[in-house]
This record gives sequence, C-alpha cells and structure tokens, in this order.
Amino acid sequence: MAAAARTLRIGLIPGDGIGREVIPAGRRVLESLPSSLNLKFSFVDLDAGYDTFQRTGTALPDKTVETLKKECDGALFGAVSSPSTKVAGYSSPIVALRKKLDLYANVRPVKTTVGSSNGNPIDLVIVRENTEDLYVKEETTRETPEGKVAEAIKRISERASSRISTIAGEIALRRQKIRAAAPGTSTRTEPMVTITHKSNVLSQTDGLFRETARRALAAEKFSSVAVEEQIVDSMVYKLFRQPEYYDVIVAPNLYGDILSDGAAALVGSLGLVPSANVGDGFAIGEPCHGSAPDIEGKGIANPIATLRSVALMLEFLGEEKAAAKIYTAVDANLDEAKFLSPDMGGKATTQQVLDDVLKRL
Ligand SMILES: NC(=O)c1ccc[n+]([C@@H]2O[C@H](COP(=O)([O-])OP(=O)(O)OC[C@H]3O[C@@H](n4cnc5c(N)ncnc54)[C@H](O)[C@@H]3O)[C@@H](O)[C@H]2O)c1
Ligand SMILES: O=C(O)CC[C@H](C(=O)O)[C@@H](O)C(=O)O
Repeated sequence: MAAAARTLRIGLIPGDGIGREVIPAGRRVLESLPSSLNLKFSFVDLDAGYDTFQRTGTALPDKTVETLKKECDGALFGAVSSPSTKVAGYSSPIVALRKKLDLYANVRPVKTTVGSSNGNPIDLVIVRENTEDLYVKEETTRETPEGKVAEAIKRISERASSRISTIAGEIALRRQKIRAAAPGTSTRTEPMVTITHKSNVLSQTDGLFRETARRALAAEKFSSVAVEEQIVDSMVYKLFRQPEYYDVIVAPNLYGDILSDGAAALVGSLGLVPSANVGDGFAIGEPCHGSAPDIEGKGIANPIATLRSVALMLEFLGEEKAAAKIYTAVDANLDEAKFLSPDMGGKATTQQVLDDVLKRL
C-alpha cells in the first residue's frame, strides 16, 4: 500500500508592495511540485503589513499569529513597507513575528549558480541572530538643554548568542556533508564558521556575542569546523574582496541584516537571495528584499528570492527532496538566462520567470 501523503499547511502573508506579486509565485511552485514527492499543501491567507495597519490599526493582527501557531506547519512572508518616520501605533510585523514565534535564526544563503558567476563561485550562508540586539527596539527620546537625545538598547544574551552559534555550526556541518556527497561541486575542503562582531569597541555586548560564539563552536561535535572571527567592518571589506572564501557567517541581528543585503549585491540582485526565519519546528520563508516601492505594480519583480525561500522553508520542515527540486529548477533558469527579470539584466516579467521555473519542475 502506498504511504499516505504528508500534508503541510502553509500560511501566506504577502504583506505590501512586491510581496503581493512574489508570494503567489511561491504558492504556485508548491502546488506544482511533482506528485511523486507524496507531499500536499493547504494554504491559509493571512494579513500583516503597512496596508493592514492603515485598514485595521494593527500591522500584525492577533489572528495571523494565532493561525500560524495553531494551524500552520510553516509560512511564507513577502515584504512590508515600514515607514522611515515614526508612525504612532505602527511596529514592523516581521520583526514582531520573529519574536512572537521565537524564530531565533535567520538563515540567508547567498550563492552564484554555475552560469551566473562572473568570477569565483560564491556559496556562503549568513546566519543572523533574529530576536535581540538593537532589534529589541527599546528606544527613548528625551529633551536636554542641547536638544533631543535618542537612545536605543542593544541587548545581547548568552542564550541567544549560544543557540545561533550552535545552529551556524550545524549548518556548516550539513553543508560539508552535501559537498561530500557531490564531489567536484566545490573546492572547499573543510567547514568554516566566521564570527562577526565589533567587540573592539563594544566589549560588553559584542564581546559577549564573540565569547559565547567561540564557546559554543568549541563543542566536540564541531571539532571538524574551522572557526574564525572578523570585526564587522573588515568583514564587509573581505566579503567584497574575496566572497568565495566564506562558508558560514554568524552575526548579531543588525550586522546580519546589513551583511546580507551587501552579499546580495555580490551575486547580482536582492531579488535572488532567500531567507528562512527558523525556530524549533517552525519556519517562515521570506525573501531578503523589501517591498520595492520603485517597481511595485509593474509585474517585473524577480520571484527567485521567494522561490528559493519556499525551498529553504521546505528544507527546515524536513522536505529536502522537494527543496532540491526547486533549487535545481531555479538554477537552471538562471544558468540558461533566457527568462531573466530586469534586475538581472533581462526583460522577463515575474510571470515569465515563474513559468520558466514551473516548466523545469
Ligand atoms: N522583510 C521585509 O519585509 C523587508 C525587507 C527590507 C526592507 N523592507 C521595507 O521595504 C521598504 C522598501 O525598502 P527599500 O526600498 O530600502 O529596499 P527594497 O529591498 O525594497 O529595495 C531595494 C532595491 O532592490 C530592488 N529589489 C528588491 N527586491 C527586488 C526583486 N524581487 N526584484 C527586483 N528588484 C528588487 C528594488 O527595486 C530597489 O531598487 C521599506 O519600507 C522597508 O522597511 C522590508
Ligand atoms: O522594514 C521592516 O519592517 C523590517 C525590515 C527587515 C529587517 O529585518 O530589518 C529586512 O531588512 C530584512 O532583512 O528582513
């Protein structure tokens, strides 16, 4: 008798701007996976974002959080248009979701494909702490005789630094295993984690991150993992000079955010780089890019970051085979370079890129 299909219930949170154009593409890819994978999906549409805030007064309705917690196995998040000026009552829903669901790791693979590399191949992962640092958003402003002074808390805890470093070490080991199973695909010989910090200046906060990361990665199970460290400013320099050198980069929240957009430039576009917000037993796939107001509504957003985020979510939900199918189809689309969106120098619309990937699935 054939084994019963596994059904995954996925929350879809398009958010704002091009989030609404790329999340439907993510859904289509899940619906188009080959039936031989024995995997089924059901979907629930959920609200969050600046539009939601303007309509309802809250950017992250309780219903969205409750549905994710009670009904869903995973989710896809598009993007939000968070304003750059303070708006009373508004708070970033994706930052809040990461904390409410304790999705403590933000995993961001950045890689070139065989055909899309114009230098040495880049294949690295930024593992960004996802719950604390300046993202605790405890800010105050006070009046002083010299004018206003604003302050923000940068919180670094041993617990969060330790668990993010452990997951970084585990990812390095997993990547090494994948490389070993496909000889000739990489010249890297040993797994490596680079700890990023600024503890030369912030000796207590980043100092704690650095020390804790060192301790976590000194565990016996990581004995085959090379551990290096880099102060964040020279990390940017070295990353831009020699990106092919890096394997796994572990960083506190804000540095991880900034490094991942920079790394996206190295591989050609923010429209290519996925992420997964990962906790114990739950994952939200989310393209690294924002709501891209400059191209919103034109139908030309690159859906690849989202399609790769779908695959990444599936990986963390234990569906590696399904994830591999999506990665292969996306890489083939990029390598053939026939249907590329304008950010990649092509003329294809979101729909045309999606159709090409679906054809390859
Ligand atoms: N995860 C998120 O929800 C998230 C992430 C980053 C920024 N934001 C928000 O997005 C809004 C816009 O921010 P921004 O303009 O600084 O950054 P952005 O990432 O939206 O856009 C930066 C540039 O990259 C391009 N780009 C981004 N994604 C693309 C894609 N898929 N295809 C083609 N081109 C793409 C845009 O057109 C733009 O030129 C802000 O309100 C910010 O708060 C949200
Ligand atoms: O604009 C927002 O509400 C959140 C942006 C968000 C972040 O983590 O800072 C984005 O830059 C990202 O990398 O996910």
